Amino acid sequence: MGKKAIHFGGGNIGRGFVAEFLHTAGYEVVFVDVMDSIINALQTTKSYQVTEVSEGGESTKTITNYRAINSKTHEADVIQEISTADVVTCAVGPNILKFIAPVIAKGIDIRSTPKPLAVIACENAIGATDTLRGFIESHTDSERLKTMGERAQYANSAIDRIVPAQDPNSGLNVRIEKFYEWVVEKTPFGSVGHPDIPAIHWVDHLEPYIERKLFTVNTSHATAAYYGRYAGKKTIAEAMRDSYIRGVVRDVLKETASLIVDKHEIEAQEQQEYVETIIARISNPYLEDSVERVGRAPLRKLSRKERFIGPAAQLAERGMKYDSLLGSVEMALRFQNVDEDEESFGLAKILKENSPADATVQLTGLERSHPLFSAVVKVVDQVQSEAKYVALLPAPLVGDARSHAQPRIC
Ligand SMILES: NC(=O)c1ccc[n+]([C@@H]2O[C@H](COP(=O)([O-])OP(=O)(O)OC[C@H]3O[C@@H](n4cnc5c(N)ncnc54)[C@H](O)[C@@H]3O)[C@@H](O)[C@H]2O)c1
Ligand SMILES: O=P(O)(O)OC[C@@H](O)[C@@H](O)[C@H](O)[C@H](O)CO
Repeated sequence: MGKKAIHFGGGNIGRGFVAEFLHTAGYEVVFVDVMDSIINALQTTKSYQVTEVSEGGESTKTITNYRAINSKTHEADVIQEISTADVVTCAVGPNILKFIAPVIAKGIDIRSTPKPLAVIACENAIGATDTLRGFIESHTDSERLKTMGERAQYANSAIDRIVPAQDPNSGLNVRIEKFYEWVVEKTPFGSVGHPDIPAIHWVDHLEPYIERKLFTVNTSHATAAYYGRYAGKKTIAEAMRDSYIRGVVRDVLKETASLIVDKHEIEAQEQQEYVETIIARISNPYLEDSVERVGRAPLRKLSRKERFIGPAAQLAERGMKYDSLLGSVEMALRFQNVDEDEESFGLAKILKENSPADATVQLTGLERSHPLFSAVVKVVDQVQSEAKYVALLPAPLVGDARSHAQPRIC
């Protein structure tokens, strides 16, 4: 029998990255999603195309050999597929891991194949597979947990490829950047050996890779998104063409680079080259990546281990500079009440209903005694005060006040 991978999340990165490389590695891919339109499209087509867009032109690959199951309506089928699969991957968003865990737990529990299932979560989050594993274990009988290692092995990963929101008329086809990086821990596979997926860079220690990626790619991307949206830019490339925003992004990256070089065994020169590559990637004019997609889910992005507070907290602990990161936090706090972004409404509510210190605790998870805490409280206070000031103005003046409340944008 051929190799089989079950992939949760037939969205942008699912179709445009994970499935592409599983397909190239010879796996049949079974997509699992809850969105009827995606499942129907995957069930009624035999192929879709992934097109890399860059200065050098376009290059297209055709993806075939897939099936799709809707886990909302066909959970039992998903369980059966997992019981006989080689690999389970997911790209659903870190907040969704708890929802896909129960079905994965059931599939793992009924496995009788000699080789354990390889579980690799492909999310932008530190330790996403560990998080998924925690949820899977909480849905597994305690007696069965003792032998879990015979049925499943779990490896964390860092995944990097910019896949913007796609044209709604493009069906399943995906337009993406050429660059990609997929780094996965190899130690959890022990003597069984890791799955044979040539696109993966297997490493012993993932932390330097995931921190370098999250605190360079995603910190700069989100900084451009939040500053860009505030300045009325539509896309990240447009924001990066603004010399002020590009300068801010560079300042932020100087701070995260100082952490990466100080903490991990990465040479300053190597990190600088990485930074230049990332700046070129996020400035790519061929990717129509909206500031709303990149800024999405601000509560997640402002949380303790994430792209702003994560590096700023570690810099503060080391007595190093983090002021530019605070500017990004300030702009992220202004990403409120954005259409179709539930978290942006949650952010507005938290800021409205809490004192600066309480809002800081709720949003960032920072301990009140942490060396970064009081600096973030000041930024929260600043954004809350602006909202109160604008709320007091008569309606015709509100737009005017907003246009003046942009101290960091030239
Ligand atoms: N787009 C990128 O550039 C990129 C790059 C690297 C990593 N990532 C990460 O990949 C993950 C997915 O991002 P995306 O951009 O592909 O998002 P997306 O919204 O395009 O895709 C997410 C998919 O998950 C599906 N889903 C939601 N709940 C589900 C459930 N309970 N079961 C099964 N499927 C479910 C959605 O229907 C959707 O199809 C995120 O963690 C993101 O940070 C994205
Ligand atoms: O997916 P998020 O919401 O964590 O972050 C938005 C983008 O920064 C992200 O999707 C990047 O495009 C991706 O991480 C590039 O590898």
